[in-house]
Amino acid sequence: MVAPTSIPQPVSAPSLEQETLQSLSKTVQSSVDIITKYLAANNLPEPTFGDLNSPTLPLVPEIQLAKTKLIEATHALEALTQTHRWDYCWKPMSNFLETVAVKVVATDFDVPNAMELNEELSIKEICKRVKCDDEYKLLSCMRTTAQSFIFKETKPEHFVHTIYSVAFRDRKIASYGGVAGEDTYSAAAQFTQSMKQHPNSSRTEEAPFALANCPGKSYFQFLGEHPERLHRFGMAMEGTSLAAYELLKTLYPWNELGNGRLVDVGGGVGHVSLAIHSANPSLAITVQDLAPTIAQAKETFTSPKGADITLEAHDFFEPQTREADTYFFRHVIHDFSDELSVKIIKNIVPQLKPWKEGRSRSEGSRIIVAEMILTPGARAPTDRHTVYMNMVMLSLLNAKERDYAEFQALFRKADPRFKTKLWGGEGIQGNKIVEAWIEEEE
Ligand SMILES: C[S@@+](CC[C@H](N)C(=O)[O-])C[C@H]1O[C@@H](n2cnc3c(N)ncnc32)[C@H](O)[C@@H]1O
Repeated sequence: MVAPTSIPQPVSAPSLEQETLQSLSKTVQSSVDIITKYLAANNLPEPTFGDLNSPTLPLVPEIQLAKTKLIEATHALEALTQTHRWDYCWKPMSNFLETVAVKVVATDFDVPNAMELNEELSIKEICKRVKCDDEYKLLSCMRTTAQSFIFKETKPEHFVHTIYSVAFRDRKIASYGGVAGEDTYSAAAQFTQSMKQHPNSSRTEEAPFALANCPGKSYFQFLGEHPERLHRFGMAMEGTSLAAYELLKTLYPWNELGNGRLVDVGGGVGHVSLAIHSANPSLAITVQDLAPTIAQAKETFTSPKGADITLEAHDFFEPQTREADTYFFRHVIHDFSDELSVKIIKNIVPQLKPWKEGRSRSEGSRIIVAEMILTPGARAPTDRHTVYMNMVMLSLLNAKERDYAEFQALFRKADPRFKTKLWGGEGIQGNKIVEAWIEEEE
């Protein structure tokens, strides 16, 4: 990661191997100083567990850099302060238990909404409210989620809300617990088997998910045939996008697209289009997705007053027929292998009007891809979210996350005339934008 130079830098040792407990604690202190100074200078409150409405930190580069360094340092401190290697080795072998517990507590029994914000409830009362007949298993799951600050056990078998259990009151966020705890979880259990049965396969029909749930069919086909699972998936995509809107709106100069048309290809239920529309209300937007998703979207989607946002069924493995200035893909290319991604891009190429950097964006057209971008070699755990998402993509679809060079290669393979630009490259989040256009000839 290259940090912008104009923002305050926390102190840190040049390499992990040179870190000591003292150097790590200095990184922690200097990062915290940067964060608290910023909050004080901007009259913002410090985050606290003591207030369920405690705001999160602002999304500005200096806080993001300090936060990254702080988490890297505390992660290393934890690894260096063990008294036996097993104590640390045990953690990665047990993370799945938290996934199971979150699914039970938040997704399936919806404990977060059964408990008022200011009450302390016994497990008996919780079970009564959520109609659970297995008190000890729910108690065990709540004690497990509490390890990640999702509820707090105040005295034996009594719980109160925390800032994180409150976050799970949003059913869109809780829905991801179902996708992770059922779809990805069942798939991941077949990971080794898929490597042996179909080594190096990039076919979605041979992915671990297919082996576990629907041999010979892809995850998206499976969802199309299971409306409840499709609905939960759509909700989860909205939930996981909630944290991304603010960044998405600032990563790219949406206003420069003027009043052109943007097609949100594989746009799900239209949630991301709403964020883009709020960044540039003059844009006309067409949300495209597979027919079952568009049918569900039509039941829930509400267009803001005066907005030109329409929904249409389109399979992106067919040639693109909708004329537009921008073809936008968010978290779509990562669902497919290189071979299939190249096919998806090639289907857009005949619609593209050539462009040159420096010209007004209204003079040409483009593909915009919003994805997490891998940063191989980043110090742990900075790239963890993207690295984990790569495992999710492999498990569900034999697909993958990519670094920027891999995106450049994809576009060049689809058409050697493509030029690309990375937006957000100086920042530190995994979510970035790759803009690609056919270079206009001199
Ligand atoms: C991971 S979701 C991303 C949804 C949305 N863009 C977002 O950022 O939350 C991928 C989307 O691609 C859609 N999709 C998968 N295969 C498709 C196809 N062949 N044609 C059109 N859409 C497809 C899925 O239905 C799903 O809505």
